[in-house]
Amino acid sequence: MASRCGRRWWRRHQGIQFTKIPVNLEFSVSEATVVTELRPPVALTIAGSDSGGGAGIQADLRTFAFQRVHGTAALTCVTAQNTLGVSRVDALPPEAVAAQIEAVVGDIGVQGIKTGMLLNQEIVQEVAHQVERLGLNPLVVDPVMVSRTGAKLLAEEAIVAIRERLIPLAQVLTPNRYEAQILSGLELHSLEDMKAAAERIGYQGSPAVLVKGGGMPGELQGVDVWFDGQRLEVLKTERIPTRHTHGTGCTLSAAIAAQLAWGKEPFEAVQQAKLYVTEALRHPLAIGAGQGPVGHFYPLLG
Ligand SMILES: Nc1ncnc2c1ncn2[C@@H]1O[C@H](COP(=O)(O)OP(=O)(O)O)[C@@H](O)[C@H]1O
Ligand SMILES: Cc1ncc(COP(=O)(O)OP(=O)(O)O)c(N)n1
Repeated sequence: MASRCGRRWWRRHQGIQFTKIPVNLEFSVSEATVVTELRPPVALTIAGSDSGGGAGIQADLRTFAFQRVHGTAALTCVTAQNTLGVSRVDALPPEAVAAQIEAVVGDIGVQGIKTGMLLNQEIVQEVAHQVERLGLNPLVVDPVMVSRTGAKLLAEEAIVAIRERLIPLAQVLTPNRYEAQILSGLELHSLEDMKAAAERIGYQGSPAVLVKGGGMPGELQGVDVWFDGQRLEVLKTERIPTRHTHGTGCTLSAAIAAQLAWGKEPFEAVQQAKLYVTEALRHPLAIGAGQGPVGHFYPLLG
């Protein structure tokens, strides 16, 4: 409670009008008061924190909310990050990651899961173990390795664990250009290269792969390639001319997980998610001195 002197100071300096609030307010709830209990689908993100709020857990939870899904989170690491880059990363112990997953799944239950930045081999292995043990699905694996600003987000030795332990458990895998090159062993310069990489990664054992084009040259920036063992599809939107693309990959994979939590089929989930990320890119946040985040809350803009 502010002191009298404090209140006078505040009034003088801010010119704010104060309304006298009656003491002993009696609240009465009429019988007509309606409480609407909701039972939304629940999604879980297993990812890192981005202090700048553009990617990672922060982007995932906002995306879940705009897909009308309740978002839960298991934090893997904490990054000190802004629009200019990553200055520090602190890992959580794998047991702490496991405990968060267990806490959410054991009580609330989840209908859609995504993994993002897993940082090191121990965390990748623990997450894969929990996914298997708890039978978590449908699972979207965003194999986060390097940010667009060039920061290394995954230890070298963890790539093998992602490939061998986690990818086989995924319903949808969403590598960007750089990650698709590592997983396929191919160089990606053209649409044909993206298709070849999607097929090669798919045949390595992931049910469905979406090779994302944000890191490709020119118009390919709005183009993604889908391969699910049978269908090879090109998902194309126009290239959005903005440098504020931070968090596109996190947003896309979170939106896919949310759509899967709603019961959508994987390809339809991907189509819906791409619409969301494209509109978010069309309303980017020009904050900070570098690469700002996509605008998750564009649906509120009217
Ligand atoms: N400039 C852009 N214009 C249109 N779509 C884009 C653009 N940049 C990225 N995307 C889309 O954003 C999604 C995430 O892709 P990408 O940026 O490659 O992922 P990541 O953030 O993991 O590198 C994809 O659907 C991609 O096509
Ligand atoms: C904590 C954290 N997680 C993931 C990323 C990478 O974000 P992403 O959306 O894949 O892509 P860019 O921001 O690199 O375009 C991150 N930077 N931090």
